[in-house]
Amino acid sequence: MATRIFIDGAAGTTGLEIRERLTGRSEFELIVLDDAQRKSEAARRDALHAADVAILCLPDDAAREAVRLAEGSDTRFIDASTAHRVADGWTYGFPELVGRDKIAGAQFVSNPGCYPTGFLALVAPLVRAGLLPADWPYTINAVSGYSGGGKALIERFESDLTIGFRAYGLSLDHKHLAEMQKYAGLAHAPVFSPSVVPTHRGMVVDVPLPLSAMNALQSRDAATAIQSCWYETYQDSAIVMIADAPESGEILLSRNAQPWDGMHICAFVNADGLQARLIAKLDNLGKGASGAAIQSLNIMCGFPEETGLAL
Ligand SMILES: NC(=O)C1=CN([C@@H]2O[C@H](COP(=O)(O)OP(=O)(O)OC[C@H]3O[C@@H](n4cnc5c(N)ncnc54)[C@H](OP(=O)(O)O)[C@@H]3O)[C@@H](O)[C@H]2O)C=CC1
Ligand SMILES: CC(=O)N[C@@H](CCC(=O)OP(=O)(O)O)C(=O)O
Repeated sequence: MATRIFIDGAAGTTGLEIRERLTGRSEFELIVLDDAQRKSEAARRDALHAADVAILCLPDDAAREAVRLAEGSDTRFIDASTAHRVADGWTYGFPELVGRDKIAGAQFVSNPGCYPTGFLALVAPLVRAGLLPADWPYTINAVSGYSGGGKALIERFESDLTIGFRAYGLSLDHKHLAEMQKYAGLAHAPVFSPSVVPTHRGMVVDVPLPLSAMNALQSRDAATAIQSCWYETYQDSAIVMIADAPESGEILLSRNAQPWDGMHICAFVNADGLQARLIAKLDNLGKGASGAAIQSLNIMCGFPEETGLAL
């Protein structure tokens, strides 16, 4: 019998992409609410109770409400919002870092944020292995395509073609800080500088490391040590890939990038091993959202994790 899936928020940016990735998969049966019903509390309650797995692609408050509406059912959840990422009782849906077995058995899975996906992939294994300190005030420079802000930011960037760059998060309290600190095991929240450029999708997350000041990994072999640790962590993954430094010496985002559920991570270390930059490139709507949700869904339902992903 097919597993019944309800995407709450199916008309939004993340929800639509999840639906596309499920198209043609006969092992799943979608519960769909029409436009008149999709925000009706009663219709959503019924759908949430009827589903085997509910995938929440909603603003945070609506995601919390969905979990309340499903009370009394044994529906399993994958929540794409920020609402439950550091909440008790929820498993963080980052299989490569958390362990596939934990996600396979979980009822409540929270999908990582797009920026944390890049940051954690780069830094968490190195902190865990003791190669980087847990008590360093890390900084993150990141740039995202405008679809990262959902329908509202898409509308803004597509109607105002004068915007060439948008720095934000200037109050230094971005909603992703808590999960970045928690799952990298850090003593302090990182200093996070996110920004948006006029491309629809794609993101680059860049973590500069002044290795000399950090008293960490200072040697000509720093790149090898970083890559060996990453290899240990990601060798079983077809999704997180350790990339060679590009010969061009640059990392580009394309204005017409296609959906992509992989992630490239790359370490750049200077000649004397005193400075490094760790850089992740991913699709905010792929491994940063919809692709990650499908990966967790596959694991929860016993399918190979990359089934249906764009890799
Ligand atoms: N976009 C991205 O790259 C990423 C997004 N996320 C997270 O995923 C979630 C969804 O984001 P995104 O798809 O970008 O956002 P969108 O704004 O594109 O979509 C949200 C959808 O939820 C609907 N909605 C809002 N309130 C309710 C409600 N009470 N009941 C039912 N439906 C409701 C909206 O309806 P309407 O169409 O009428 O506005 C809209 O269709 C957010 O929590 C976001 O932070 C996470 C990682 C990356
Ligand atoms: C460009 C842009 O606005 N991006 C969003 C994050 C997108 C995302 O990851 O959503 P979650 O917060 O649910 O993880 C932001 O910075 O708020």
